[in-house]
Amino acid sequence: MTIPPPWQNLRDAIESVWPVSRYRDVGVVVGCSGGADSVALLRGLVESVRHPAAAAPPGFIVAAHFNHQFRGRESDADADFVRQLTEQLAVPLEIQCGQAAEQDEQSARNHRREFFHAVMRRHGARYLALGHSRDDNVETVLYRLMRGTGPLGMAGIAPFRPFSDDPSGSDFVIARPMLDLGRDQIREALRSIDAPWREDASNQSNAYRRNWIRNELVPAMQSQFPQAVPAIARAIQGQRQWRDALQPVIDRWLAAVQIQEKPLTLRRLDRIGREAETDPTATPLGDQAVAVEALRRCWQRSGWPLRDMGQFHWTRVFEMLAGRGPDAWTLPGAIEIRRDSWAVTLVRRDG
Ligand SMILES: Nc1ncnc2c1ncn2[C@@H]1O[C@H](COP(=O)(O)OP(=O)(O)OP(=O)(O)O)[C@@H](O)[C@H]1O
Repeated sequence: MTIPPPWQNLRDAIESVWPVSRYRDVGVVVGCSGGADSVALLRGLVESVRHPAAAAPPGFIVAAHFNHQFRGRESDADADFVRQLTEQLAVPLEIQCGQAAEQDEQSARNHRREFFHAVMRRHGARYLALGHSRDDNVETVLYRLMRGTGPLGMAGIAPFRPFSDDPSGSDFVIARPMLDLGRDQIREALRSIDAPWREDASNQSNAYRRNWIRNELVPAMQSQFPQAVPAIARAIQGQRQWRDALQPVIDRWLAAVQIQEKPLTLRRLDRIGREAETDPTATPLGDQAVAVEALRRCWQRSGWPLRDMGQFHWTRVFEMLAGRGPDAWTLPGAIEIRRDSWAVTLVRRDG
């Protein structure tokens, strides 16, 4: 049987990012909403592991659907659709229902995440696969840009990253192998194999700012720049390469500067030996761009709000670290920063 080219291209694109050999022995939970992206992902992965050449033991792909019950009967119909799909594909399915009252997007996402985590543990799966597309990545970066972000935020969604909320610290990984595929391309691939999906009507609403980006901003950009999405996606990819190059530099900066995590205590840069200035291979401790990215990582680890931290605040923290400016200051999110003769300490006032 010949495979239609759009579907084959999708399979090849997934395979090139995430070869089946990397996941066939460790187990994958696929988050399937019933939407085109995750339906294509589930179908693609199932076909790949069942390909005779893959020689995979059956049944270690598990689908997981969270029924948020945001949209009453429509939500139940999504769940039914996913149930039928997984029966047809002979893939085990786990479903959990959320609270209809809970309309806040962030807490819904958190609950979904907890559910995924529980399913991964139950089945002993290493990976959680999600169907984010190139368009999702571009929308995410536009969103971050408008809310305020740094160079690392502009690197977009990571194709692979640890499931960092995992309290046991085991090596669960989130995989997003469709980040190079456009939303239209994914739909076309599904159409080419006559595979249905569910259209989420709430994606049409502009109530959420993310939907406004998707439904208004991006089309407006495309009306003047038809290639805007792939162009931005290329910039994101370039930024990701810079980000990857920067990670070890940030690690070394933290190793040299951070004394302890709680309370966050950082050595004063002007008190650290001067070898960094004379050794060209040493980590540039006094480089503001590196320092700010390292500080952002500290903020993330501490669970402090990054949102209201502007360039002005980062520069001031950097100045204080370098032994200049005031001895004490309060940053957004009630983070208090104090400098003594050797170090700078940061504490959140309420905790
Ligand atoms: N309710 C859900 N149950 C299970 N997985 C989900 C659910 N919602 C989202 N996901 C997973 O997270 C990915 C990204 O979610 P998002 O809400 O951004 O999806 P989307 O762009 O609407 O994609 P899709 O077309 O797959 O619904 C989905 O592709 C899917 O893998």
